[in-house]
Parts: sequence; structure tokens; C-alpha cells
Amino acid sequence: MESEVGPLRSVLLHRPGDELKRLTPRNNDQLLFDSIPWVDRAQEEHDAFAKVLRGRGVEVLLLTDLLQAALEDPRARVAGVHAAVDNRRLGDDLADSLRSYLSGVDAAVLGKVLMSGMTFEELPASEGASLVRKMHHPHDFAVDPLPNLLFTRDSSVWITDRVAIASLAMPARRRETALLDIVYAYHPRFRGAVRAYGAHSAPIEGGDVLLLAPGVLAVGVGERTSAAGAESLARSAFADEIAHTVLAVPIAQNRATMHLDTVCTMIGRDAVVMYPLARESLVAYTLRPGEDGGLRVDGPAPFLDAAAEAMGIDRLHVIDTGLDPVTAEREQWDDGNNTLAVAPGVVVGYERNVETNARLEEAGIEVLRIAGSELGSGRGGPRCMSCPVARDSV
Ligand SMILES: NC(=O)NCCC[C@H](N)C(=O)O
Repeated sequence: MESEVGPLRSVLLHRPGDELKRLTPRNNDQLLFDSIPWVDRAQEEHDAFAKVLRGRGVEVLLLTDLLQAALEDPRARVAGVHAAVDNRRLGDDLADSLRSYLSGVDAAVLGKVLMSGMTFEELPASEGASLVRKMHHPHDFAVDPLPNLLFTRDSSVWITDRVAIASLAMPARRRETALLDIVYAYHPRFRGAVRAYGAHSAPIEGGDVLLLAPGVLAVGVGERTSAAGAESLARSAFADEIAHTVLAVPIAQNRATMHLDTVCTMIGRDAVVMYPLARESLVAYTLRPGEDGGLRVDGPAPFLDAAAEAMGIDRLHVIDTGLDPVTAEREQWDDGNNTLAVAPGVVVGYERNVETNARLEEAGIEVLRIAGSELGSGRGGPRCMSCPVARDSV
């Protein structure tokens, strides 16, 4: 895969499940949700999203199915148990007994524990007194749930024919990458998939990575991806010869702009939809391979200029959402800029972003609208909820 907009062939989604039922008003901030989703409705909205994609000929792969199939491999099972059990939280005794319980359950149960977590009251009964068990509230998590699995964009990224497992910044999301690692290592479909980047390197999240053109990446640097992450992704992409230019783009360090794809996504080969304030202010540092295996860093320059130059085009067109500042801010918060292209000029967007969608259509873009009242409670739109695995060239 070398673009954001080539006809989408295959995509990885996660249909939200019981992990969302773990969210309460006491833990939702820490688990990175802004409210408590109505789970059945979120599933209906997600099914509709998947249906729109299938309707456009896209193969939809669901993370739960892939993980369960991968966990049939005994080596994956060992990795799964390892990923679920944290000695630092449980103490050695309880950790040992949970490990031996999970080693005996089937792939479906292990997959469920890995995604939805486990409370202390759900732990298998065991004889002997554990101070840890006694001192925890029954509803505390012995294994944390992963409600943000829904946002498959962030945990892994395909660049050409390589897959990079991200290095997630927020504690609530870090364990997601262990699940992706198991899928890519042990699911027969991905046997032989070559890796890019290293999962334990500096923070990189997929929502910050845009494939602007073949060989050209833009990487947001802000609340999630660090400058060190952008630099080491560039180094590794140059070494693997999957990119020749990386633009490091500083973005404001706050929740509304947690990833670059919250303010800018590609909708055509040379066009983006962009939050008006970002249009004026975004800049980029240009990274290219330097002498003796080093990096050359130029800039900063205005993002749109640096991008056009790196992409070898005259101009990167911006769909000027033309909104008044308050509407623009509301629709940016509701992921109006977070569209998923299924082909050049055809994008999936949340229906609620009425003004942004209208402007996209005025510019000749087809907008496939989906409902997101519940899905959006985790602050992510169609791009965040999808990890393209294969696209045709544009
Ligand atoms: N690419 C994206 O912008 N992903 C959205 C992630 C939302 C999730 N609740 C998070 O805070 O990480």
C-alpha cells in the first residue's frame, strides 16, 4: 500500500464488543472515552460502517476473528497468556495461578480476556490466601480491558507491503499492540508479512501517519507520536526503502488534535480535507536520507508547500471547509476531517458533520455517510476506525 486513496481492497476493523461494557463514569477518562457508549447501538453503527465498505467491494477483516484464529497456534497462545498477565499488578502467586488457568482455556476465551480484560471477581477461584486478591475491590481490573481496539488505525500501519506495529503512547492502549503482534505473527493470512519499525521503539501511532504519495509520509508529532518516534520511523523507512521523504508535522498537544488525522486526511491523489485553523498554521520539517546513513532535516516550512514539493506536484489542494470558527471547531471535534477514502474522491464520513460533508460534496467528493453517535464517544471517526491492509495503486 502506497497511498491513502487508492481503491481500498482490504481493511482491518474491530467490531466493538464487551470491552466497551467495562467503561464507567469512574474510568472513562483514563480509558480515553469522553462518555459512556450505548454498546448495542455502537455495534449497529459499526455493522453499518462495515456494510458500506463491503458494498464498495472492500474485504472487511475483523480483529476478533483474526485474533481467535491466530490463538489456535500454541505459540500464539503462549504469547497471549504472557500479554494478559502482569506480575507487577497481581503479585507472583496470583499471576502464576492466572497464567495456568489461561493456558488451559480455548482460543475464544483467551481472546475475550485479552480484549475485554478480567475483574478480580472474575478470576478463577483458587485456594490459598492472596493479599492482592483480598485487598482489591472485586470490580478492579486484574487484566485491563482495551476499549480503544475499535481504533485499529492507531495500533498498526501498512506501508507498501510491510506492516509496522505501533508503539502506543497512552498506558490505556499499550497492550493493544501485543494483540496485533499475535495476529500478524500467527494468523495464516499474514504468514510472511514483513515488519517495518520496531514495536518497542519511540512512540508512533498510526493516526499520525499519512501516506501522502508513494515514498512520501507525513507524521504528526504531538500528544501521541514523539519527535523521537518520527525520527526513528523515518530512519527505518529509509533503511527499508519504503519511503524517500518523511514530513514531521508538529500538532497541538491536546485531546482535540491527538493525531494528525484529526485535522487532515487525504480525499484524492492531490487533495486533503483540513481543519481551517490547521491550514494556516501547520508546518513541516522535511527528513531525507543524509550522508553516511544519517538524516538530513530541513525546515520548518508551511506544511502545504513542503508536502507539494515532496509529492512532486504543484499544489496540494485543500477542501476549504469554509466554516465559521464555531462550526469548524464542533465538526473537527466530531471527526469531520477524519474521513476514510475508499477510492480517489470517495470517502466515508460521519453524517453528523453536515457542513463539512456539504462542502466536500460541493467540491465533487462523494461522501458515504455513516452514523457515529455512539462510535464517536471514543473520539475517532472512519479513518481512526480502519486499518487499510491493501489498496490498489492510484
Ligand atoms: N487516529 C485517531 O485519531 N484515533 C482515535 C483514537 C481515540 C482513542 N480514544 C484515543 O484516545 O486514543
